Amino acid sequence: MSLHHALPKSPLAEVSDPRLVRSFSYIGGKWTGAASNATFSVTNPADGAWLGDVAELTGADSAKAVDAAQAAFRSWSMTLPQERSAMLRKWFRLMQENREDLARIMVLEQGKPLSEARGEIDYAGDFLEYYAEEAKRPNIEGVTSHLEDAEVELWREPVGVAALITPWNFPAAMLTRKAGAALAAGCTVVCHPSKETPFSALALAELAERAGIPAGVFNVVTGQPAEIVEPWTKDARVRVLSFTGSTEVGRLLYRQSAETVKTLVMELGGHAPVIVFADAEMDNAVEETMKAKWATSGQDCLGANRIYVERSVYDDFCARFAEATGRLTVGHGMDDPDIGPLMNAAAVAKQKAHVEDAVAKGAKVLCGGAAHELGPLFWQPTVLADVPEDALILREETFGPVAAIVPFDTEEEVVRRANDTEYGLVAYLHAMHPRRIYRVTRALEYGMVAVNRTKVTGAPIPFGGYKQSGLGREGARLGMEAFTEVKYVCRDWA
Ligand SMILES: NC(=O)c1ccc[n+]([C@@H]2O[C@H](COP(=O)([O-])OP(=O)(O)OC[C@H]3O[C@@H](n4cnc5c(N)ncnc54)[C@H](O)[C@@H]3O)[C@@H](O)[C@H]2O)c1
Repeated sequence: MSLHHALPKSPLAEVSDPRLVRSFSYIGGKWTGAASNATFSVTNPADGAWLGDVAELTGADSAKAVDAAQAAFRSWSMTLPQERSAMLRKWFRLMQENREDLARIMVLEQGKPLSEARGEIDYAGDFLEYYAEEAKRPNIEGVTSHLEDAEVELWREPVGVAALITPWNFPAAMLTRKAGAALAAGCTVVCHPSKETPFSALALAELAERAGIPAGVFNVVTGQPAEIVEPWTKDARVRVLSFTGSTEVGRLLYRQSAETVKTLVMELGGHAPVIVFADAEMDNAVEETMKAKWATSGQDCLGANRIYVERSVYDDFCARFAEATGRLTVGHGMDDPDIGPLMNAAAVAKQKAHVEDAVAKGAKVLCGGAAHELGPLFWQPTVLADVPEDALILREETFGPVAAIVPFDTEEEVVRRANDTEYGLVAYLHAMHPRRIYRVTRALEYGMVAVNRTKVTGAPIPFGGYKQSGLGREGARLGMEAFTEVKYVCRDWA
């Protein structure tokens, strides 16, 4: 049953293909409600409008999803690589064909500007297209060695059922990045999308079904995260758990998974530094830092949280950055502004706390600095300068539209300050001198370093962090490793 027929008053009913709007979980190829009939409501963060009620499944239901994925595993893992590839490619094409509907569903539940949502659908589709190609590559690496008379081959085999847990800030791309790699490797999956943004994941399940992905191979379970995910962490049949979200929840899942010794992939928090040296090309540094700060309204694990600028160009950078920020438009995602609403009240409270704390400790507000009149989940794009080292915003992820700018004097000092965090996902560096770029890039304890640019992600590029930003890598061929076991086969021809 689609939400469209059941609840025609939702703004979601306006998408051109109402069958994409699903309110039930997808388990074993069936749209499934909770045994208790429980549901939870999803609302638009821009205006609080009710979007729909979605099935709230329990722990018992989530075990059924693993049953379905386990039952489908043998057959899926033995499917010819070309067939898996064709289904992933069809899923990708269906995403392209339904791009506008998928983007609009995302804007309504997540709040991001329409053009960013369209960009995310393209980015999400890229992973399916990329892994459709990877699925075709042989999983036997020929003779890798000899042991006496035997030839030794390396086989990569799918590990079994994988649990995929995704956040609300990129509700389509985080799912396809994981699912594309897992399905290409021959695993079956159980997915849990964030309660804030289940409709995007359910629309992808509808398209997976249309792409011919067999029942039980791709399952989506909606509901309370702790109730659904904890049983998966304890279930020995779940061989991989791939999580994107906060470091706090990542630590919890790490502990819960210890008993069943499963493979963990964790994409956790970030606290990205931007470092602008005086020799940087200033127009480019400002323009790229604008992108690094304001995309997804600042709710991005790659978002620039700390902007360190060499003192001789500090005033110039601050003036230009604040001026450009002052021109940003704020509004409802469907009106395609630069900045949309935040996801929830806790996110707004964090912006307020970080701004008040920094100001109390001596920071200057160059623009914004308060809630936005548009509604309870809007915050003005804010630029703080002269932010002192002990301010909360320099210590923890802000995850919203507040930028902190800090002057520095030496290369050694700025590298020390940039690395002085538990996180290590991405760092942005703006400089021209090649030796300096080399030295600083080497010294930065980050999984990704962007030099004189912002974009570091894409399907063929490994994504992931150092330290407590995570474990393992997603994207690229490397992103399939967690979903495969290595088996050495010694064949005696004698
Ligand atoms: N490194 C990356 O690739 C990346 C990408 C996007 C977001 N993030 C991080 O995600 C965070 C923001 O997302 P969020 O607020 O949705 O994070 P979150 O940790 O609260 O939630 C992420 C997912 O975990 C689930 N979850 C929440 N509590 C759980 C529990 N007790 N047991 C099991 N599952 C649980 C949620 O339902 C959601 O699906 C930020 O810290 C951000 O940096 C990281």
